[in-house]
Amino acid sequence: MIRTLRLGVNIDHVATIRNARGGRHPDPVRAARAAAQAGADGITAHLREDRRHITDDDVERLVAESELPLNLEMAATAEMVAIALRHRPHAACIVPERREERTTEGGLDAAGNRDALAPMVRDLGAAGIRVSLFVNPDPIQLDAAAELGAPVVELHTGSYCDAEADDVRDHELERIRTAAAHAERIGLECHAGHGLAFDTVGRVAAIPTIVELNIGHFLIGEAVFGGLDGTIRRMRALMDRARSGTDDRRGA
Ligand SMILES: CC(=O)[C@@H](O)[C@H](O)COP(=O)(O)O
Ligand SMILES: NCC(=O)COP(=O)(O)O
Repeated sequence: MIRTLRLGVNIDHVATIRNARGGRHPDPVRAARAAAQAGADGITAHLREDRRHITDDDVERLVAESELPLNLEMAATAEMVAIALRHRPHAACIVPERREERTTEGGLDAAGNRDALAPMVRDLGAAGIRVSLFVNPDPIQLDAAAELGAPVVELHTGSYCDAEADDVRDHELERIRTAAAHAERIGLECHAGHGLAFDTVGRVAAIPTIVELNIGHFLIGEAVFGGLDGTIRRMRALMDRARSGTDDRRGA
């Protein structure tokens, strides 16, 4: 059975460009509308504790105005849980966050933080918010996510995308494949994301138990050259080709 593979467009770095001058352009809500027109299935936005890009106002307007469901990425803090409960996005993805990091560096340690995460997962789920945990492709973390009651995990694809040597990239991809199969076995919906680009998306999209890819930084950067609509459509086409098995590089 070939499962549908959804594309979630992360619009964080539209806000990065806007915030560079402190104005209102470009507007992440307009980017969300454009993503919908280009065939995206959802919008992802990371409200960081330091608000370096997405702001509280962006979240409020995205929930109110975006025609696509919002996947709110958030740190595991009481502040972020309260914000999520106030805005009620379609989904919330709990991600690790360090103020000094340039971007997300690793996956959430679900196995090592069960006591803190359990009430957050419970309260978000009770509010009708689909909860996912952003974790490294590690079966131990997947088991912990399932025990916490999270229905979804998002596998961190950064090590695969950042690998320079072919053997390292192949090893990291195998970790993702193994984790995606494990997720299926234990009843977790499996997503993936971080660092995906035109040259890396195909082999991840070809993994049949992954049902959603969240992609942002590369899309926004590439849109500088090819426009957001065309860039999203090309990413969508690469995903569909790999998923259908017609991409001869997918197994490379
Ligand atoms: C969790 C993840 O990999 C990204 O969705 C996250 O948003 C990266 O953070 P920045 O967007 O701030 O780079
Ligand atoms: N969770 C991954 C995401 O939303 C986008 O990550 P990136 O493509 O901006 O690295």
